[in-house]
Amino acid sequence: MHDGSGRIAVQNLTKQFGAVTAVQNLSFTVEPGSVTGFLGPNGAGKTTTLRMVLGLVTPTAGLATINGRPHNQLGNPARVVGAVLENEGFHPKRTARNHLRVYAAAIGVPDQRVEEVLGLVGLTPAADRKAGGFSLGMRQRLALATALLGDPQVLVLDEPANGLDPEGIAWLRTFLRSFAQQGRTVLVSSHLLSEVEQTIDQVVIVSAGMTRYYGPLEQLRNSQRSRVLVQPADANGLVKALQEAGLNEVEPTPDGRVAVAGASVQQIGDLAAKAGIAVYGMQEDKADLEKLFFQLTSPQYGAAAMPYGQQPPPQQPGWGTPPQGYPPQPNPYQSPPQGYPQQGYQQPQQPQQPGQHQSWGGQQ
Ligand SMILES: Nc1ncnc2c1ncn2[C@@H]1O[C@H](COP(=O)(O)OP(=O)(O)OP(=O)(O)O)[C@@H](O)[C@H]1O
Repeated sequence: MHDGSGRIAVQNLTKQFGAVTAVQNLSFTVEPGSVTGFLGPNGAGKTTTLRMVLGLVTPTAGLATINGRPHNQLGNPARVVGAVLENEGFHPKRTARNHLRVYAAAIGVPDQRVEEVLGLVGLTPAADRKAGGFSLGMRQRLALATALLGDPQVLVLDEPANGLDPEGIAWLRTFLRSFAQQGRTVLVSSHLLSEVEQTIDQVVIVSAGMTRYYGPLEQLRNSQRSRVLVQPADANGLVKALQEAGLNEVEPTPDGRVAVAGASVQQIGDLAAKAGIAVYGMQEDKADLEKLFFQLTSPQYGAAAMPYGQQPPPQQPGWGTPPQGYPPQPNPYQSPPQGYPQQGYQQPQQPQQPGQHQSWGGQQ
């Protein structure tokens, strides 16, 4: 029997497809009552990991459990975990309602539940339309409705925002948050941090099959430091005055301003006034979470310094196996990279073959 905890645990999971290491020694836990984002660029190993969690791919090494059990030992898995994977297949001539009735019968839930899940995902008005005529967003909703049929404790969703319009994304966000607020577990993958940033509390960031960060999103956000760009009458004089006041992360910028980290606008203004230096303007330069995400998932990350003003988040407990050379020393004198990100997406270890994902169907 499973332990009923609603916890997903991934322990040292590895998957090798021939010469391709899709997932490498990945470990993380997804706790109930939270929405965990599983983030990484294309080819990072997200889908492979989720499919191992769902018992659709056999790990080369390691273990994935839900409620303390591998998926194939869950008993009635549809009652424990609902999943939406890429390329869900629906019979094009079957209506949404009939599609759901077929699956409801297969997992032994009454037709009444079909009406409930249609309502939950907002598909009641389209219930008698054929799935073949559905938009991508409607298909996503139908896939979610199918996953919800067994009233599962755990939801695993692979790129669920794909194909949803902004209204659909907002709806999904509200839906997932309220699902988690009922004490249930949500694991949702995406290659775009911005798409799920407002939905998730925890984040697992992967790149090249390895964990780059694992922990609360808030901690990742707080790990970044912003700076203040000051436009003074006398840049050298201001640098000197700030340094004399104990502010060491101060540097002149090429455009004649002074960049200051670790001090507030008010502090800088007061010190400038005390030194008799006129200040014509100050601007807060907030560090950007999306930039940090790109930095974390860039293949060059091990060799690159963090962008200006950003500190790497604390290593424990959040960090997985870091790339060699990690953590780089933050360099307060480095200008923000031009045209960043230059390498948002990593190169897969082997080129992807066309149609490689074609066999990937739904979990049901
Ligand atoms: N069945 C397979 N046979 C061979 N290689 C595979 C197979 N499935 C995945 N891979 C490879 O494993 C790596 C990880 O792929 P995966 O689909 O898990 O990444 P992903 O993070 O989900 O990417 P995406 O966001 O593009 O879906 C890729 O290099 C991919 O080509």
